Parts: sequence; C-alpha cells; structure tokens
Amino acid sequence: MASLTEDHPPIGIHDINDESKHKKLNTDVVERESGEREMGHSIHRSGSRPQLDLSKAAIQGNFEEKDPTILLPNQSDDISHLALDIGGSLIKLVYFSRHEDRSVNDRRKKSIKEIFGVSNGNRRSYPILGGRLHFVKFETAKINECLDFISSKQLHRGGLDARHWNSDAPDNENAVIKATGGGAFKFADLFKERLGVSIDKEDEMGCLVSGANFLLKAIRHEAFTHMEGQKEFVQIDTNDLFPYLLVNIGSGVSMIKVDGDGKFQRVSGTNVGGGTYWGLGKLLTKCKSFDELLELSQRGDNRTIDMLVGDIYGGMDYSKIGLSASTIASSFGKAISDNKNLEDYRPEDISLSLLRMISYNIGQDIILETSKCCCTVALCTVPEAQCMIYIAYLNALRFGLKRIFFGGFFIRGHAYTMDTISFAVQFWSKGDAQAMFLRHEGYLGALGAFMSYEKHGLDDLMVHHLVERFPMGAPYTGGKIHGPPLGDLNEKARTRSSWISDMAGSNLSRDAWISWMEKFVRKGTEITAPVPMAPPGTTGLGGFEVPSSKGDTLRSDASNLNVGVLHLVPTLEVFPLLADPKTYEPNTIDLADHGELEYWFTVLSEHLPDLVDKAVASEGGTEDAKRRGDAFARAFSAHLARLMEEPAAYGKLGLANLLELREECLREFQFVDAYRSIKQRENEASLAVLPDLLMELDSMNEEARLLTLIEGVLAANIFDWGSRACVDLYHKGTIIEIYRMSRNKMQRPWRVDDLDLFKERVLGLGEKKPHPHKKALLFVDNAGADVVLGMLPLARELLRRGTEVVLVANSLPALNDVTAMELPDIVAEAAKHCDILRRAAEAGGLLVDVMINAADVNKENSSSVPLMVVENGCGSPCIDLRQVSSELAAAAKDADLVILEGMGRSLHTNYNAQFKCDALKLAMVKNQRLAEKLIKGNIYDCVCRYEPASSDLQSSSLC
Ligand SMILES: Nc1ncnc2c1ncn2[C@@H]1O[C@H](COP(=O)(O)OP(=O)(O)OP(=O)(O)O)[C@@H](O)[C@H]1O
Ligand SMILES: CC(C)(CO)[C@@H](O)C(=O)NCCC(=O)O
Ligand SMILES: [Mn+2]
Repeated sequence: MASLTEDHPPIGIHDINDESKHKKLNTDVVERESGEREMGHSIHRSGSRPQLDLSKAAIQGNFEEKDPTILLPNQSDDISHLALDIGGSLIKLVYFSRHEDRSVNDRRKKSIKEIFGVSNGNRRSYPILGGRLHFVKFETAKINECLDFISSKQLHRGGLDARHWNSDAPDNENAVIKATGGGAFKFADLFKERLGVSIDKEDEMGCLVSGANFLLKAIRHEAFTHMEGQKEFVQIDTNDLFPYLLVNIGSGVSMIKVDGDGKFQRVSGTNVGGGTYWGLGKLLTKCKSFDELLELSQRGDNRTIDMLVGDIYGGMDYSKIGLSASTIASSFGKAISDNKNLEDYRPEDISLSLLRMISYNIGQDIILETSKCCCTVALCTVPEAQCMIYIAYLNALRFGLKRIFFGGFFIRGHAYTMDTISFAVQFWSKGDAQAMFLRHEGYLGALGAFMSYEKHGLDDLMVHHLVERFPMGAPYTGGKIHGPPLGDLNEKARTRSSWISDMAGSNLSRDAWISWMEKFVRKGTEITAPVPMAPPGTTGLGGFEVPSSKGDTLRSDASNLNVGVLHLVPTLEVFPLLADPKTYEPNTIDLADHGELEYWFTVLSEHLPDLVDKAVASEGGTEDAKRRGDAFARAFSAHLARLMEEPAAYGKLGLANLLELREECLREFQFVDAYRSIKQRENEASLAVLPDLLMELDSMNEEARLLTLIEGVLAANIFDWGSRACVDLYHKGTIIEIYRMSRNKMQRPWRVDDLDLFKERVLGLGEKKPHPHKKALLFVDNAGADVVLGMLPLARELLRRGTEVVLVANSLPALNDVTAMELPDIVAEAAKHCDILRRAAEAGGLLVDVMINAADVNKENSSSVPLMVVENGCGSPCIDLRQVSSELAAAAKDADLVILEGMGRSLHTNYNAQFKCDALKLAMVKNQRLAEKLIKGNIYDCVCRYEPASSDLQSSSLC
C-alpha cells in the first residue's frame, strides 16, 4: 500500500480546527491526452493540439527565406476556417479551429453508446466538429502582418471550398476565403498573390446584421447595458428581438434597421466617424496609437480650446434658444484668438475637443439627411457630445425601434463612450429606448462573413453549445519568454521544425518561426484597448463634463482580454433534470460583491507561485515547462487583474468561472495533470483499504450502514487539493490517518442534516415501505479516498438496493478531481474485491476489458442493475448544468435521484439548484468564509441536503 506522507506524525482533531485560519485555495493543473502518431516520422504531440499531417509537406518559395511558408497538402484533420472583415481602419479575423478528436481508447464510450444510443464519442457525426472561434484584429495599414499571421497558422488552407467549408476536397486549387468590408475588394489581388486564395466577397451590411443576430442568439452574455459605470448583461429573448436599430461606428458610421434574419435596411450613415477621430487626432497630437489618443482625452479639458457659448455671451447662457453657457459654440474656436501654435495646446485638450467635435458633426450630418423635423431642436439644445447618439435615437424613433445596439471598434468597450451613449438615448427617449452594447462589438462583420459559409451548421447553435473561454493572447507570453508562446503555435513550431531539420537538414525554421512569434508578441501588444474608466458626470442640457479617469495610464493589455475564445461544443446540452433551466444560476456566490471578488482574487493569487511550481514539476521541471509555467502565471495574473478592474469583462462572473479560468489557463499552456501522481497514490492507498471498509459495512444493520456510508462520503471529501487548509493537513499525516480522524469527527447533526429524510425514502419508516430509487446519477468529486472510500461504497449500497447507478465525472482533469477516463480502472480494481460492484460494472459495460476469473462469476446473478460512468462535459471543479455532455443528458432522462458531491459541484455551484427529481447534496465545507456565508457555520462543517422532487419541496433543516 502506498501511503501519502508516511513519515509525518499523525494529527488530531485539534489540528483540523486550527486550520480554519487558512483561507487560501490550492490549485491544480489538467491533463491532455498525448500520444505518438506515425507520419513518416514519429512525432510526439499533445493530443489537444492541432494535428498536422506533414506528409508531402513542402516549403513554398525559397528555403533561404526568413519565414518560408510551408504547404501541407494532406492536412485535413484540423482544418481551420477563416473569415475576414477588412475595414478602413482595422482588419478583423474570425477563425475556427477544431477540437482534437478525443475519441481515444475509452472503453466507457462503447457501452454508453449502446446503452443510451448517443454518439458523443463520435463527434464526426455532427455537421461541424467541436472547436474554437478565435477573434483577432490587425490594423488595415499593416495588412502584411495579417497575411503573415494567416499564412503562419495556415488558416487559408481551411477554406478549401467556401461553399462547403467542411468539404473533403483535398486540393487547394479553388481555395476561397469569405471576406467583407471594403478591403475584400481592395485587397483581393494581394490575397491571391500572397496566399494563393480567392476572396469570396460578402455584403458588408448583411454581414454586420447576421453577425449581430448570431451573437444575440448564441452567446449568453453578449448584450449589455452600460449606465453610470454599471454594466448589466441582458438576456435577449430571441423571439422578441426584432426590429432593432444597429449602429456600427467604424471608420464611418452605418445605421441599419434590422427586421429579421437577412431582413434589413441601411437607413443612414455618415463619413465622420471613428476614422475621423483617429485620423485628425493623430495629426494634431502626434499620438502613435488610438488608445493613446483615447487615454489623452480622459485627462483633457476641452474648454481651453473650444469656444463655449459663455465665452461669447460673457459667461451667460443664451437661454432664449436653450443654450447653456457651457455648451460648445464652436469647436476649436478659441484657437482663433488665442494666438497660439499647435504646440501650445495640451494634446489632452485637443483629443477631448476632437472627440466631442466628431460626435457633434456626425450628428449634424445625419440630422440634415434623415430628420428634417427635429434638426433645429437637435442643433440648438442637444449637448454636442451626444449628437450622433441623438441621431441614432431619431432613427430609432422614426421606425419605432426600442432597442439600439451599438457596434464597431470606435466604442472599444470604453466606459465613458458607452455611458455617454446610454445617457443620451435614455435622455431623449425619456426612458423609452435603450442603448445596448455587444461584447464582440468590432467583430460583427467578420462573424457575419463567417456565417455565410454554407453547411457549417452554425445556424443551429444554441446558447449551451458555446462556452466562452479566455484568450491567452501571445502578448501575455511576451517579455522574457522566448520561443513560440502559444500552445498550438508551439506545437506547430515543434512539428514543423522537426520536420524541417529532418527533411532539409537545416534548423532554420524554428528560429524563423520564433522570430516571427516575437514580432507578433510585440505587435499584438500594440493593438490595445483602454481599461474602462469611471463614469462621466452628466449634466443633461449642459453637456458632458470632462471624463474622470481612474488612473494616469490605460493598461495596454486590456483589449486582448476583452473577448474570449468561443468554444463550440455542439454536443453540449442542458441538463434535462433541471427544474427550470431559465432561472437556473450555477453560481452560489455572486462575485459582483467586490469584497467577495477580492477575497477569491487573493486566494488565487497567493497560491499562484505554488501552483506554478507544481505544474512545472509535473512536466519534469524542464526548461520548456518553466517557460510555460512563467507564461501561465503571466496570463492568469493578467486575467485576474483585468477581472478585478472589470468583473464583468468576460460576461457574468461567478466563482465557478474563476476556477474554470485557472484550469483553462493551465490547459492553454499545455500543462498535463499536475495531480496525476498524487491521484494515483491516493487511489492505490484507498483501494488497499477498501475491502476492510466493505467488510465493516457489511457487518452493520442497514440503518447503521446508511449512516456510515453518508458519513464516509462527507469524511472522505476532506481530500481536496483545492483547499489550502486541507493541503496543510496532508503534510501532517497519512491519508488513512486523516480519513480516520475525519470520520471520527463526524458528529450529527451536521450543519445541514437531512439524512433522516433521505433514510426514510431509502429504508422506509414505520408503515412507510422502503422505496429505492430507479436510477441515480452520482456526481463525483475527488480521486483517492473521496471516490474510493466515499462514493463507491455509497454507489454499491444503491446498487445492492436495485438502484441503477451512473457515476458522473469530469471530462478533463481539474485539481485532484477524478475524471471519467480514470474511473473505469478504479471501478475495475474495486470490483476485484466486491461482487456487487463487479456484476454491476459488467452490466454497465465497464469491465469488458478486465480479466475476470471465470470461476468467480456467478452467472445466475448476472442480471444485476448496471453501474456506468459518464463524462459531464466539464474540466472544472464546478459544474454549470446548462452545459453538460450529451451522454450525461441521455443518462439523466430516466434518473430519479441526483447526488452532487463536493464543494465545487454542490456548494460553489448548484447549492440552490432545483431539480425535477430527488437531489442529495453532500459536502464538507473546507473554507471558513464559505462556511460562514452559506451555512452560518465553520470550516469542516458538513452539508447533507436532501430535496425530494415532490412539489411540496421541503426546506432543508439548518441545524
Ligand atoms: N487599435 C485601434 N487602431 C485603430 N483604430 C481603432 C483601434 N481601436 C479602436 N479604433 C477605432 O475604431 C475605428 C475602426 O472601427 P471598425 O474596425 O469597426 O471600422 P472599420 O471596419 O475599420 O471601418 P469601416 O467599416 O468604416 O470600413 C477606428 O477608426 C478607430 O476610431
Ligand atoms: C463605407 C462604409 C460602409 C465602409 O465600411 C462605412 O465607412 C460607412 O458607413 N461610411 C459612412 C458613409 C456615409 O453614409 O456617408
Ligand atoms: Mn467596418
């Protein structure tokens, strides 16, 4: 038997209680499959990364070239798909990369397919495979960088045939990329020349509309309002979306009335837009970037350069026509009489004056075109900075539109801009119309172009098919990181360079690739966005005050952290046993409470160095692992910092999202399961004592046994590498000692104790007959004692009583959570010592591969209820039941009991979830703050919450 820390002295209960001081959280990394594949050369790769088919690969052009393009004619396994919106200022790219085919040798899958008739294991049956949508932008003036990017990622190779984007056609002769925006026309020849692809031009307005419609339909937290610094997500009812006004503020401005999918009309536009602000601003302030200019405006005072009504009227209002003294009478008008040169004005003031002037002129132009009746009012009384918004409003009014969505990169997630717009729309409409913003504001056109590929199956995507994960942009791996920093690039670089050195006897490519990446790192950092500022002071008629700024500088990395990568998983489904999916909220604690966010931020940050050490060690402590560890730490810290400043940056934020972010971040930097060896050791140690435990249980009467079993689950839930307090414990005793101590501490009543109610159902009471459940879904938590000594014996008891059991485990590793891939071996091992488990596992198809001693098998008993394992579709310690694997959804259909075990699944998330069937939530609370908050208790208190499905849902008894 392997035990964890045998050389440490045992601990007592006293030690455990002392741990309540600790409030840190421990973390973990996750594993991806890795393997070897024959491809002429045997290449080791991470299975989660694109798999390149290098056969017949050839360098295009000159071998001596610095960044040669490599053609991969037989590449088909991981085709990426690309669409572009090439605007006057920026090029927007949306590209898709497939998820790896995870259908590795998973014996579970076969039986699950047979039993539930689902084909989750075979993703190829879907029109599109699971994958990711990435969002990237470049300046149009630097189109060559964009072409380099496309070429280096071979994105143009995916568009083999634009009409059928998942075409199997192997040849690249008719390669076509969908593109919209003026640049689709202007640069078509360049694309042909540089990449050998044709551009299939899509109508710009149509793309903006279909992009917006797609986002509003498919992304849960896409649209939001922004008032006085407060961002609020709005879940749009797609049946009640139309009509709306779409205002796209790019270089120029377009206003489009949208009546339905493909039904729209451009009702107005103006040539004075974002491009004007940036262009003139550049000339007048010598700013090098748009953000610099925007940042300047935050600290500007336009009164030093604008001529105000008060300047002309001796400080007085011109009230007869409704102009206040502070209204701008003439933008830049003071420069006439000041007798100053450009250099004498502060660039800050120029920028703000310009920002206001542009907005005013946009408004004025459209007034003349579209609104004859209102122009005088608008010209005379409307605060100048609000004019273009006023026009948007007038247009909305004209067409009876209540909702105005704003898109285009001019908005830039900029708090001041959005607040100004919102205020104006509200002001003029007297609260009738509402301004809304879109998280993917700048990518509407590119997404629309992407949607125009036929047969990609995206039209049918539902909210639960898309999981937004966090962008790990190259800029985060810049600085002292050397070499290709991003996972897939890293992998491609490795495979390419090994191919090149093998085939061409040269190692030029890796260096060339790295230098390209370094360049990208630098460039990527340049395209940045400001961190939103404090809300402006608005004074209604008097115009807007100078925007207040949170700090002197804008963080240069924020724009890379504005939208995440969208993971498309067409196999995800809403958990069918949720009582009301519409009102379901997975997170128990709302991180909108800043104190709460700060607490978890500290917990996660403090633990980061430890986590990096562990992650690096788990990868053999190599130089590459250190580099990735460093990159991971930067990326994760940047995300945390971003979220501290703007908690809603990636949509509504809960603890589940934060914990998932950490796991995703580790995955992004290719860390395989850091807890794998710990999990293995704990599994072994626990399996070694399992027979004794089962014997002990079997000697009890059924009432004592049920109590012992639930106690066992709660006690074993102490093994949680996500809890700092628990991790400290592990250094003080062997796991068996800790387990015993934890068992001994189990004194009823627990803090939440519904055991009697559960017992009544299972064992009956007095006249009431036992009423075993038909089928139970057991959401398991940790590997080791938790699953082996806690949940498996409970599962065994249910099986013994005729309840079918489905063990539901993570699809990907997170902390020391057991995964669905790991469970069959654990069950097989346990089944060696237990007939009930063995027969059930056989019936559930889990033991097909295991050598079973034929003599042991009692054929007559082989009609046992099955024990199965299904994956939940998650890779996080928490579970969002709106997005679970289709095999879990299928398994859930006829279940009448759900058991959620562990803090992540039953407390951080789902504590308040209501189910259509009976639910049992079991956990030991290993965090003092959560204990206080949730159950008014203390660390190591236990929760046994049983909620029968009946309509008269009984509230659990808080003892
Ligand atoms: N990093 C940036 N670089 C340049 N402009 C930026 C940047 N960020 C925001 N902007 C603003 O966004 C505008 C471009 O927005 P967007 O990409 O939506 O328009 P576009 O598609 O290039 O233009 P159009 O649709 O008129 O052809 C710029 O003119 C500028 O005002
Ligand atoms: C020309 C487009 C459509 C190019 O995206 C855009 O820049 C725009 O809407 N400009 C405004 C042109 C006008 O309506 O006066
Ligand atoms: Mn555009």
